[in-house]
Amino acid sequence: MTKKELITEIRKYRCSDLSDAMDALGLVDKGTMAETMRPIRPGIEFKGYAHTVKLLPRQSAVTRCTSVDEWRQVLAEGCDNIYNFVDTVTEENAADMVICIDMAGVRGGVWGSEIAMTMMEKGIEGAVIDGGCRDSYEANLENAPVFCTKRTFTHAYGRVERGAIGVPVECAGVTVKPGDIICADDDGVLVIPIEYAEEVIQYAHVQLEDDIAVRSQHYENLGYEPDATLERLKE
Ligand SMILES: O=C([O-])CC(=O)C(=O)O
Ligand SMILES: [Mg+2]
Repeated sequence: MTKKELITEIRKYRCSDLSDAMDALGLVDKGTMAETMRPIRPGIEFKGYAHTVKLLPRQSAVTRCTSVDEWRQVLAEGCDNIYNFVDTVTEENAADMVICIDMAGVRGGVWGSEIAMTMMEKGIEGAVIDGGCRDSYEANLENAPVFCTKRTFTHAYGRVERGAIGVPVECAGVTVKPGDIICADDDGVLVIPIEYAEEVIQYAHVQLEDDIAVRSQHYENLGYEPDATLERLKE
């Protein structure tokens, strides 16, 4: 399967089907991020390949600014340091990409309503942040595809500094390697190590097929109109 075929196939399944498939392979809870990793609103679903970013707790003291011009400059320098990963995402490589950020347990709204749109314009699938999202109200109005462990008004400045890009990271209890498959829906975030992906699909297919058969009967019994959740395997 090509990467495109693989991710197209994975997108048919709910995180629950994919998680059951991991169970079948003996990987119980191995890719399950902590329940503190939540979508910023209901209904966000995406799947894509991990582009990893590791941020570290800031080591140096922050500047006590004495003018707004100085603050502008200090903040710009801080952002250049922290947000160096932004330029590694381009319109050419952003398709099917999920940014996965490890903030080393530090508070700080690295994802705000501005960077969310910068990344949406580039074409990423979504962002999964073990750390903070801020400007949440606006990010929701923008339909930004974001999962995070913290909602906060604080900035990343003063709290974190750059670590590494494209290395294995610890994200909400799971080690994520660049290129692993990140699956996010209302239930949470599941990471499928790339080496298991094709096998996971075989088991997930059976789980979803059986579920659709049983739930279709319930829909009929209850007089419900069939909806898109019963069509996932037809897409
Ligand atoms: O400005 C920043 O660095 C973070 C932020 O608030 C945004 O992206 O909206
Ligand atoms: Mg902002």
